[in-house]
Amino acid sequence: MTQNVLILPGDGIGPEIVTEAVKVLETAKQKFNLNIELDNALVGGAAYDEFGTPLPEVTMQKAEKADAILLGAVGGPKWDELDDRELRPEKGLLGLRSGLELFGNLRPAILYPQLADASSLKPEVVSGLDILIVRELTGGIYFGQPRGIRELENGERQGYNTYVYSESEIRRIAKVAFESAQKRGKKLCSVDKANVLEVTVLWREIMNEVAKDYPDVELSHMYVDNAAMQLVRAPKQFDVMVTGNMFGDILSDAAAMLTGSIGMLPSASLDKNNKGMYEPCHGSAPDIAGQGIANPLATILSAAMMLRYSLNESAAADAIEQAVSNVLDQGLRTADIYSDGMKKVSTAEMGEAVVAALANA
Ligand SMILES: NC(=O)c1ccc[n+]([C@@H]2O[C@H](COP(=O)([O-])OP(=O)(O)OC[C@H]3O[C@@H](n4cnc5c(N)ncnc54)[C@H](O)[C@@H]3O)[C@@H](O)[C@H]2O)c1
Ligand SMILES: CC(C)[C@H](C(=O)O)[C@@H](O)C(=O)O
Ligand SMILES: [Mg+2]
Repeated sequence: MTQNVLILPGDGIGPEIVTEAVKVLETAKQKFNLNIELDNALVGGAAYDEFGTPLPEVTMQKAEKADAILLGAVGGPKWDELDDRELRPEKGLLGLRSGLELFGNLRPAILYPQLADASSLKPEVVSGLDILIVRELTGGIYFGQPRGIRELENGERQGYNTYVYSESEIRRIAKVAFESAQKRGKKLCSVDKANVLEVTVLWREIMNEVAKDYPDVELSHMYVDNAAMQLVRAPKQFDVMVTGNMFGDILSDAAAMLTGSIGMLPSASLDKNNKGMYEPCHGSAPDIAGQGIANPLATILSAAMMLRYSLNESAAADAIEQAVSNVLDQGLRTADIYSDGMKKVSTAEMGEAVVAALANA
């Protein structure tokens, strides 16, 4: 049966990095005889410019029908001044996540040994690093109601958001995290702010309750401020971390730098049936867009995750990850992961090198 993959390039460096990931997917398709069909649609600022909305109906319909989605990135200064916040590019991304109920966000931070020099930390602190951040993606303060900016009686304005999680929302992300930990090092650290926020007191309570169903997984709890510090001090103490939407957003960008660059961190956003959207953790990088220097590897690795989690093509996924390792062995580096003695390459050169390594594997 043909599996349909929707490609959403988005904005900024999005189209540049997605072009390379699509080349890699097309190569995998031929090499592994995959029965996949690729389609395209607009999201984010590109969709706003064309349709006046960051998530047009036609994109949502295609996304609903697709077996998996590969997205570049959305947003940029061009749209930051839009008065109606609902029309901003980021709303297109959030609309896809919540509309498709992609609550389980997996963000693996793995240090390729070849990039030990590029990591922000000393080699002995990061060598062998392999962490999985499980981020709740469709709830928490990102989606809680009420929200907005209101006028107070004294005439000044007040901005407000609401941080809420229901028991069922916590339970379902807990299950994703415990099951992930079972398949890995069997250690799960739940990150919260239960010393201050009631919503995370409940989070901690439910984590403890769900833990009873996974006696082989060792559960610990950590406050988010300490977790940020520990990620930078001694990241290898972690195996799987689970946390809410906003803390996960922040901690995953911090974890990215341990792997050498935000351009190395892929992600999967899954619903309860493992249908998913795959995207690099980074944004549209307006500061380097159009220069052909962005690192496409996080997007290429996201395509590998897509083959593994949603399309059941793990041999092709393994081969893409091996091809990425091979190009790093060859000394090829985009500017963000460059170090002395390596060969600096463009976005397209990096993509083509992965294609060649995959084709010759
Ligand atoms: N998933 C997404 O679509 C997503 C994620 C984060 C931010 N954004 C949006 O992107 C825009 C820019 O946000 P930002 O600047 O805070 O974050 P960003 O991740 O776009 O960029 C942060 C820094 O990392 C660098 N960088 C990011 N990706 C890179 C890559 N592949 N290769 C090399 N360097 C890379 C950028 O050049 C920049 O210096 C905003 O509109 C934001 O809302 C979108
Ligand atoms: C662009 C933005 C809405 C998004 C988020 O905050 O989730 C991004 O930072 C991410 O990490 O995917
Ligand atoms: Mg982010």
